[in-house]
Amino acid sequence: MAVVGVSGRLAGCYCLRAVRSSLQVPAVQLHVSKTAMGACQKDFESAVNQVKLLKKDPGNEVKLKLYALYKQATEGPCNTPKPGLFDLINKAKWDAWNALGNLPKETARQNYVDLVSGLRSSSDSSSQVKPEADKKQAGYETLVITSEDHITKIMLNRPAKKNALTTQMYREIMLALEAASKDDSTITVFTGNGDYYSSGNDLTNFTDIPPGGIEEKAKNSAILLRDFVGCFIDFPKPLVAVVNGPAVGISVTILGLFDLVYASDRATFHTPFSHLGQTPEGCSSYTFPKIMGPAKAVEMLIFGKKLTAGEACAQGLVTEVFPDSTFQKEVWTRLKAYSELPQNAMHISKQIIRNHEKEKLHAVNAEESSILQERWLSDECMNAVMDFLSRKAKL
Ligand SMILES: CCCCCC/C=C/C(=O)SCCNC(=O)CCNC(=O)[C@H](O)C(C)(C)COP(=O)(O)OP(=O)(O)OC[C@H]1O[C@@H](n2cnc3c(N)ncnc32)[C@H](O)[C@@H]1OP(=O)(O)O
Repeated sequence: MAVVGVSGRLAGCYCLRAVRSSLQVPAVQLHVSKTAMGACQKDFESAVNQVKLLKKDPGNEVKLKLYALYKQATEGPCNTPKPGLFDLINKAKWDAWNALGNLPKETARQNYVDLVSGLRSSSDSSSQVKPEADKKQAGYETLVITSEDHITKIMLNRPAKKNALTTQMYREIMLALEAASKDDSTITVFTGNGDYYSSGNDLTNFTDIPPGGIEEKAKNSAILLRDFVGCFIDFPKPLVAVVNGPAVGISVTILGLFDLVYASDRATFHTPFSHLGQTPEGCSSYTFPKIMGPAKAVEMLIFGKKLTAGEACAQGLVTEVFPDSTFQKEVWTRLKAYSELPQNAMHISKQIIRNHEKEKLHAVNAEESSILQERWLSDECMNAVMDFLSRKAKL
């Protein structure tokens, strides 16, 4: 929320170019005051020092965020009179601080620490030209994450299993989205490694039963699902799906929460929920009828009709389809151009569009997750999963 507010104010400051040269990091006066108390005080102090050592100028927008979070963390909500209209620099700073509203000091400290940590890693990684393999972010086992040309790419990386989503993968995706929301990229892209985009939920997730039994499993899965989808609802930057091949289940439904969906003409879109004794998720019970009209949504979500990329495009789920032979080249050229657009304008536009719907989407997500919690315990669902597993075992 804090970042949302900061960006919003910045957009109103149309004289940023004048501000640019004056907002050097040291001028932001980063001295730790004794009022910054609490659990992460040490981290905060260390972050304040690290800012001075950044190798790369983080840019005005980030400097204003740092300034605002520092003031909020040390002094609390904005408590000084608004500078005059022509005092451009102080007004931009005041706006940034004031936009944080009543954000608690502890949260501001934590946000400051997180922001600096993101800056440090991006500054470290951009300090020299690295070979392709080195651009990969460490710490993920099921994803390959790269940041380049202001684009963070999150690639599902279980090609041998058609990028089926394991519990670990859901968690890593949530972490990756959290990191991407704070890094210096302008847009975030999802894609799959190999011939599939994703075959949806890994059906073997259902075989890992905790000591509390299948009820506990269903409950935990419903919480994970709700949190996972919630990250997509709240994601603040333009989110793009580069659908390189067939997509199944949750990897299709979640597309309704993306801002752009580019598909190879090899891609297909399949939501066989009834076949699996399951029901729609990813807010698709709400987004699909809105996107394609109720009749077409029913064909997909209830009767499991598989769409070609062309059909999905005609129905509004896909933005544009490209021939597979030129897919990667055309899409990445397009995305690189988009990523150069002014970051604040794009992010604020996304917020305006999404904010009308956010509350509704969270309510739909909660309802879909709780219905699925029951469905997973049904004979219909258990039999369908057993069928898949026994077919797999016979192969
Ligand atoms: C926190 C929980 C949230 C849950 C949210 C609810 C989500 C719901 C959904 O996503 S429902 C959709 C579930 N997905 C499916 O039903 C697809 C199942 N898979 C298939 O039908 C096929 O594998 C295929 C059509 C995707 C691909 O077929 P084919 O080209 O013939 O390849 P293989 O079947 O040989 O697949 C290769 C390899 O991958 C394994 N695999 C593929 N998809 C899944 C999957 N979804 N779950 C588990 N495993 C999958 C497949 O078994 C093969 O493994 P093997 O080599 O035999 O070990």
